[in-house]
Amino acid sequence: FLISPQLALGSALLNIQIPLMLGSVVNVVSECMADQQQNYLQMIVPPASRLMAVYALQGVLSFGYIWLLAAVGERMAARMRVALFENLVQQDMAFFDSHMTGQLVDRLTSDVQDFKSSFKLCISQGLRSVTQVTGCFVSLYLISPKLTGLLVLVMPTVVAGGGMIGSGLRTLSRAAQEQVAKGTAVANEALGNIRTVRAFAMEEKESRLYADEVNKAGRLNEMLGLGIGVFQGAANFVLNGIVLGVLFSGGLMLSTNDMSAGDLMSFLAAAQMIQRSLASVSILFGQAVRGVSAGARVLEYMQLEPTIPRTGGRKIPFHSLFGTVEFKDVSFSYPTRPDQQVLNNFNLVLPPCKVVALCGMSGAGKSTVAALLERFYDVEGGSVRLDGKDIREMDATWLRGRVIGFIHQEPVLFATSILENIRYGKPTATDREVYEAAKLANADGFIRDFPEGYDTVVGERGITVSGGQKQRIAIARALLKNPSVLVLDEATSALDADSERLVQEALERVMKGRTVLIIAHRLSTIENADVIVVMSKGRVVEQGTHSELKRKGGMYADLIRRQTENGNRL
Ligand SMILES: Nc1ncnc2c1ncn2[C@@H]1O[C@H](COP(=O)(O)OP(=O)(O)OP(=O)(O)O)[C@@H](O)[C@H]1O
Repeated sequence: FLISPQLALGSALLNIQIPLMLGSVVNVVSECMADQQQNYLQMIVPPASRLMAVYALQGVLSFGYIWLLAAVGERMAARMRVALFENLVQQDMAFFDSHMTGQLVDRLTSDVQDFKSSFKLCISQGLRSVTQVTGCFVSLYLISPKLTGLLVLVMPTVVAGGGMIGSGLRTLSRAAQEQVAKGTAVANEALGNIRTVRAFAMEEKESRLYADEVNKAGRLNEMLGLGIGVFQGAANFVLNGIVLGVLFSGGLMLSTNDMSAGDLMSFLAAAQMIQRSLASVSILFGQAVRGVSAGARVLEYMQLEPTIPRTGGRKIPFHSLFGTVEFKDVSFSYPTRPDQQVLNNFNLVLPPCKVVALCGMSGAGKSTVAALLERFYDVEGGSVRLDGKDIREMDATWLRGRVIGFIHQEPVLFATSILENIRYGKPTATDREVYEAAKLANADGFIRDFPEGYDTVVGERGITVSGGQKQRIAIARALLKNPSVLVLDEATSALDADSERLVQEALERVMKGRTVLIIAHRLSTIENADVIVVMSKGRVVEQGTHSELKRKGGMYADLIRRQTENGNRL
């Protein structure tokens, strides 16, 4: 009715007409038989052709609403997916820390699909059933108000029983859908990290893990099937009982001459239509249960609000932006592990246009400092300030998109052309700007050596380009963005000497004139930093230049000694 009131009303009217017309045809037949009339054809043609016309109209209406429904269903699913995706990508990092990618993808795909299929089926069949049941009830009422009243009394009990069973099955259906999502997450993780799986010969283990999750989902779905089966069986039994009751009462009225044979025929047709409609509703029930719980799962994530709003808040005009960053008495623990204090009264100043390198043992909290600067998380105590202003008062999109650049030296490339991968740093950049950035990043030469040059599509994770090439593409991307503050998360794996030189050269170019924070994993690369900060257990324990700290003979000197002993890595 909501999709097309005209179609719904038309359908309902036809369903009132059909049993009545059928009855009038039968009345003509029985009259002719009783009177042995010869003009049978003459009498039967008008009511029979009216009935045929109504059937034809019913066919046209069926076509109309099935077509309409397909269009509405597809558009609705597409809109749901887009709205859900838009909301998901805006969520806090903490949300992604606690949700597996596969589970999120499952909501975007399977849940929306389940909802759409149920919606289409329930509306198409359900609409037909509702209009049929309504129409037939009206025609039953026209024939025998008393009997119809009796039916109306029985119905609420049947509907209430169905509703109670339905809510139990919905809980089961939700559990089954969540379990399916867990299976998807396992598959997603294993396939996404297939190199690691292969390198450790873990194919069987991953298959077992996947089988466990899928089998659990299978068992839950089996239980759901059992529940739906019991419901349908019971519903059929009750509905057949009701039809039998109607037949019995109609038969009684015929025997007492309270009803004609045609009326009985109308009665029978209407009662059977009601029975068939309600039986098909009970079959739809299982699908509806799945659809409602899938819809609820989609809605849950559509309504999530990130705690760090992406937009709103102040922006500093670029001509007055110095790029001084200050961490002031910062304390922080990750939302997923609130009991573990990662930063503890952490204080650090990044002066404009200077290079500050953070070093320390693994787990000291270096990457966390960078994550807080990007405002991936909000601090618990203290503040992070840009040019003296708390970044929580600033527009997060402006901060991340324009002010702060991040170069992961094991960067992720998207499965698109190199040109588009670089343009990711500034979507409005012209091709020429992209080429210039690539030149400065020492990337132009190797890119042009590819047969398709800048249009070369890199694999899902950029596996067709080498580690060093990937890094230079990432540097070009950052150059294009032209950020005031640059965070370099240093590569954990060493490159060969030639590649390292090219990357280092490119990095020096990109660092010029910006506030730079280097998260150092290898001390050899930060000797020239303006300030080296040594962290331990979420605090700054030493800071100074390379020679000052080395002379001091404290933790930095100790780290250098350890690194020499362990090879090149902390
Ligand atoms: N997303 C996260 N959720 C929960 N805990 C985290 C998360 N990221 C890091 N941690 C924890 O916070 C602590 C600091 O981690 P961090 O990555 O900042 O250290 P790091 O000094 O950069 O280490 P590394 O040199 O090994 O990269 C560690 O104990 C780590 O387990």
